[in-house]
Amino acid sequence: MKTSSELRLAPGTVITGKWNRGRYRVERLLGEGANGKVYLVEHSRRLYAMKVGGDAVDLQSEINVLRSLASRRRRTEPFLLAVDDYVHRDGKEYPFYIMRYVRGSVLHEYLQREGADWFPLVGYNLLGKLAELHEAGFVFGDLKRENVLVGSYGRVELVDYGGATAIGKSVRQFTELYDRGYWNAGSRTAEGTYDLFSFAVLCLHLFEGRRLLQLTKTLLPQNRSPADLIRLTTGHPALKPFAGWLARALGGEFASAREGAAAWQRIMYGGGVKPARRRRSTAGWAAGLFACTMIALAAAIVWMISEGMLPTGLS
Ligand SMILES: Nc1ncnc2c1ncn2[C@@H]1O[C@H](COP(=O)(O)OP(=O)(O)OP(=O)(O)O)[C@@H](O)[C@H]1O
Repeated sequence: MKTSSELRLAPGTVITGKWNRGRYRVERLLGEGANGKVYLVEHSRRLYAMKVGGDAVDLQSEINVLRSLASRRRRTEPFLLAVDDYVHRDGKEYPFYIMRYVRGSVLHEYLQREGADWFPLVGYNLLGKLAELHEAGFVFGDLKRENVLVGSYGRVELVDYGGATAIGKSVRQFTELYDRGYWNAGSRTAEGTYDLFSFAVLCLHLFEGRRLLQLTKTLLPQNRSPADLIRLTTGHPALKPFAGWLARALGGEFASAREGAAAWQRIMYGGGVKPARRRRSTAGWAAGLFACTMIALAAAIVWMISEGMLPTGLS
């Protein structure tokens, strides 16, 4: 097997799986990272995402996690759809897998576009995803803004299971800023509280990014502590209602992500949190205004005709 970094698939390229003979037409590159490249592909007139692995072992461990999740989510459309190898015309082989294409934006872009009102619901949905993963026996490990895609109405999907680790083992892959070891807040053992800590840092990164990054520059490694993070939880109006929740997550106080999600939901419905509303575009407003004007005009014409103020014909 070769690494995918050498492989560039141009739009229009057709990939045929060596084992299952599935044919996938490359539309475009969706993204790339340390573990491989992700392409948008078309198969049987539907769109999917194809990850071509950088390293067969890393890709296999992602596949194992996705398979284990698929066996639990029998009632929903599976995320992992096919696993195969691609043989390039020069004879090199590249492992790949096909997953559901998530039409969405990375978390911070979604909130910038749709507004911070969506944060409580998106946060709740993300906690649900983490709880589901933990209940399947894994922690996500590398939770960060880029690995959370948000689709319509705040639906959340985690992508990049390269850091997912069986509970009890040492977290395989993480990003320093989100790592509780970096903040002297606990070990790198894969347990639910590890992801909840990263989730809390993710919330801070969304709304207090500048102050958070400032801390990483000014504090000496031995002086970093969760208390510094807790101080950031009360500054921004979007975070304020959740300040107590965030402090508990940073302190490792939730027994599970499910418990954390339930506590988050109580805050959402306990008042003080604005419900999410879809932003209407300018075009939407203009169309609405135009329709109202037309209805008013039509009503006026009908009234004038009925009052004999307008001729009804040429007879
Ligand atoms: N199922 C999907 N649907 C839509 N876009 C996706 C999907 N999976 C991945 N992407 C896009 O591709 C990007 C790279 O994917 P991914 O994070 O899995 O690669 P990686 O090599 O593991 O990255 P990293 O270096 O962060 O570990 C993602 O940030 C996302 O924008």
